[in-house]
Amino acid sequence: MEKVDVLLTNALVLTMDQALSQYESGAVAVRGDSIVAVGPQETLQAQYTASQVIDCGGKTLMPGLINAHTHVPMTLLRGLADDLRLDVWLMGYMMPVEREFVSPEFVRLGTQMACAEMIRSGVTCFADMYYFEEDVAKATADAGMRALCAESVLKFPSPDADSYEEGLAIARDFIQRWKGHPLIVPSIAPHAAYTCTPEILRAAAELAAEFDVPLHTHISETAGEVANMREENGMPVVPYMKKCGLFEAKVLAAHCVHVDEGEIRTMQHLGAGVAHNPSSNLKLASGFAPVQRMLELGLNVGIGTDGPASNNDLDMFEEVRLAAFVAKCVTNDPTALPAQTALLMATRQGAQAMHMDDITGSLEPGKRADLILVDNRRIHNAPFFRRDPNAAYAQIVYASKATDVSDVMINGQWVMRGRELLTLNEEEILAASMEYARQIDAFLTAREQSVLAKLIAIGGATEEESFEVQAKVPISNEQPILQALLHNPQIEILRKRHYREYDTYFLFNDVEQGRLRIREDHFVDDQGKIDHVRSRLTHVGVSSEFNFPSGVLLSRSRFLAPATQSIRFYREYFRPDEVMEIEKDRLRYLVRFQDTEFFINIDTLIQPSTGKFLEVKSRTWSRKDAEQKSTLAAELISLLGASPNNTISRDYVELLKP
Ligand SMILES: CSC[C@H]1O[C@@H](n2cnc3c(O)ncnc32)[C@H](O)[C@@H]1O
Ligand SMILES: [Zn+2]
Repeated sequence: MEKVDVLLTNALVLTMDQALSQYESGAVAVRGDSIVAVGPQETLQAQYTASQVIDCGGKTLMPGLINAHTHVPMTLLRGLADDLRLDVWLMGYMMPVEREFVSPEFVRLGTQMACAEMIRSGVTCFADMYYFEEDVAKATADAGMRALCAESVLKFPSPDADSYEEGLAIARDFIQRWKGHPLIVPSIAPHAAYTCTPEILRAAAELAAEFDVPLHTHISETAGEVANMREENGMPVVPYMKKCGLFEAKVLAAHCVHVDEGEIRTMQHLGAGVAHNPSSNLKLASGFAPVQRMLELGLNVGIGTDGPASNNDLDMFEEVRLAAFVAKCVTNDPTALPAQTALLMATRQGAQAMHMDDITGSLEPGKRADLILVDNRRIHNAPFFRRDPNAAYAQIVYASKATDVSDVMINGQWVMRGRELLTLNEEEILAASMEYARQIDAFLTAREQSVLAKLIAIGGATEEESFEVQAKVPISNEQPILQALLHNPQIEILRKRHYREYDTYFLFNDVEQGRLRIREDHFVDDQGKIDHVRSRLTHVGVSSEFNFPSGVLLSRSRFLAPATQSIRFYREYFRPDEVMEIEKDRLRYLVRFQDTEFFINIDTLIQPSTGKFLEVKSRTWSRKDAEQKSTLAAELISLLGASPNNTISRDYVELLKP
């Protein structure tokens, strides 16, 4: 008789091995961290003596579930911002809060919380991607869980790295220190094509290949991501990633919602794995990945929850069921993604997608003892049938719940026995998480009260208080003005620009909030063609005005930021009370008149169609200077043949507001 540490008997054993072997009165023998044998109970009882023999009481004994994509510390952000589109959710809420709160302490607590939730729901291994990943790894290993832990790298500063070079150095250090750990596979995560440069993608792949560790990333999560990629690089995301050398590494690609047949074939050919995240993709309305086709083409597809702030839980039972249901619905075929395939994706195939199937994902001799017991005799999942071997998978996928998991062993160690967590203190974790929630609530409440604070939170805004003299006169025809401008020897033309200006104004009932303008200038060349486009976002504070003869001094704060997002993003993020759009054709001259620089704008209002205006503007620095410039502005208006008596002091948005 051979000696083992644990012999689990009297179980319905679902091995999830290549042959999908099942043993109705089955047993599993464990020695140290590994499975020694799996088979019929009588066979194993005749062959092994064990220090601990456990009668499983007829429960289902199966490999632990594998969560193939998540961001575990985001448990602390669960429920923070919901019912939003991905870009607004991510850039408007998650990233600003992460910049403020994410620290080693934050990720440790969030990881403990996630591990408690995942162990309770039968997850033994997960693929993570976050900041301070070394602290994620420590907390995971302390909880006794197995994980692929990927340190993130982005092109902009992140909570743990001021630059991507620093991010890459942190990732290298982390991988070097943790490679070979019994529970943790260290890895690197260039976040996504849209948050990384080609240099980052290439360097990350080289690093992963150098250490022979997987690389974890997001690919083609939304249609918008793919459309932008096509516009900027003339190809979809997978060929772009390939061009950047990403697939030189063993890739785990989360989402892949908007990939075409060619991209699926490329990923399969290059040995990449996919993590399918149905809840997150449905909740953020990103779409549904072509999972059925991926499987037909031989791609390894695992199932993930994604972060608990976009799901909003880490329940793999729900995720597996959803994957099966939605695949049936989108293919209009109830035979699509049957229960055994869905469960395979959450076990062995998930491990394959993570490039970890040599150690976990099925109950087979030589693999680590990562296993769970599921109570299959409760009122909601009883009775059960054994005529068709698929019934056992169907029971788990369609009827069982996370709370049916009673016992969890990882790497040969029990982490839950009889529904009692052995490595984590849930009460302490809960109390600490509530304290974070209180602080984050206070931070966001303050921010949400101010449009300007919201603008600064999404980054890139710089303040510039400006004072300007401005005078505007309606004109009926620009030709005489242009003639006067071009031929008057007193006026020296320094520069000329011609552009179509598209302004979108966000107005707020509370005028103290100021207003936002998203301005897109389409520059027109001498042939009348659009030359280039410039987008800017300006927050204009409440202005104070001083009237001078024939001019107005406006004083107001302006925050300028590059408009890197779509107008739709800004509308959903700022939620203005009113939106106004103004389109004009502008001839803009920078001139010198009496040793003073002025801008002369000859504007044709196209939308709303309200005629033509001559506008004279100049920056100013003091009241005295403003007074002088307003007098000069009036003279300029007269010289150009318009009447200074008709001067209007208001901005277009005020002028045109119905
Ligand atoms: C750099 S990894 C963590 C980073 O990713 C953000 N994140 C969480 N879920 C998603 C998702 O579905 N798509 C893109 N980015 C996501 C998270 O907030 C972190 O900033
Ligand atoms: Zn993700």
